[in-house]
Amino acid sequence: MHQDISEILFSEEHIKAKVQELGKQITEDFQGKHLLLLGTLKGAVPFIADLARAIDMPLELDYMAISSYGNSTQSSGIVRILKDLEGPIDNKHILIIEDIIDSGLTLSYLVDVIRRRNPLSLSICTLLYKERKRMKEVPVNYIGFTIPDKFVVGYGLDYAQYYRNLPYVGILKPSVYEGESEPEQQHASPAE
Ligand SMILES: O=P(O)(O)OC[C@H]1O[C@H](OP(=O)(O)OP(=O)(O)O)[C@H](O)[C@@H]1O
Ligand code: HPA
Ligand SMILES: [Mg+2]
Repeated sequence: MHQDISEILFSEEHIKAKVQELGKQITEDFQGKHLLLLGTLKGAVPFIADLARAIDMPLELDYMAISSYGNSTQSSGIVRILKDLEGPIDNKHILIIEDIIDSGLTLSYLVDVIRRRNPLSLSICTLLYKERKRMKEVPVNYIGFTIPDKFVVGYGLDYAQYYRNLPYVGILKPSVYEGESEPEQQHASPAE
């Protein structure tokens, strides 16, 4: 285990089994429909790559790069779209693939943007759903795991862009980020 991790919440094998389960359910639910998986860069990359291969039907993949955390463990409150979808979606069923729902700000912003484009339907799938009071509530269709209100990294999730390549999801030791300045204001790298 990486020295900056205090506890592994979900091992590689555990995640793999959950992804297979979600893929099977999504395959059943969207059979015969024109499905587009909308992945949120960067955090959802490992999840969408594995999930797409666990869905046994034709589908499209596209991505939006959305950022609000910067180098912080707290949302800046400002959600920015850094890359948009390639084309119209009014003839498609959209399934948003998120790595985590925390404050709810990213997802509620994204849902507003996508709804205005009139997809045939809009559903949401997240690997992790943090138990906390949310700033914005959005109904979620597929949840991998519910997690405690701790800052987690791995399997795509970062702190200051690091740890995304850990194969498991773990709790980051608070000592790594204690003393961080306000969101978007600092540029510290975590301990190696
Ligand atoms: O519910 P929220 O409090 O809005 O948090 C969830 C969002 O925050 C993270 O994105 P981040 O801004 O860190 O961008 P990244 O995916 O590039 O790391 C994460 O990947 C989710 O998209
Ligand atoms: O707990 C978290 N870890 C990493 N990125 C995040 N973005 C929102 N919450 C988190
Ligand atoms: Mg992030």
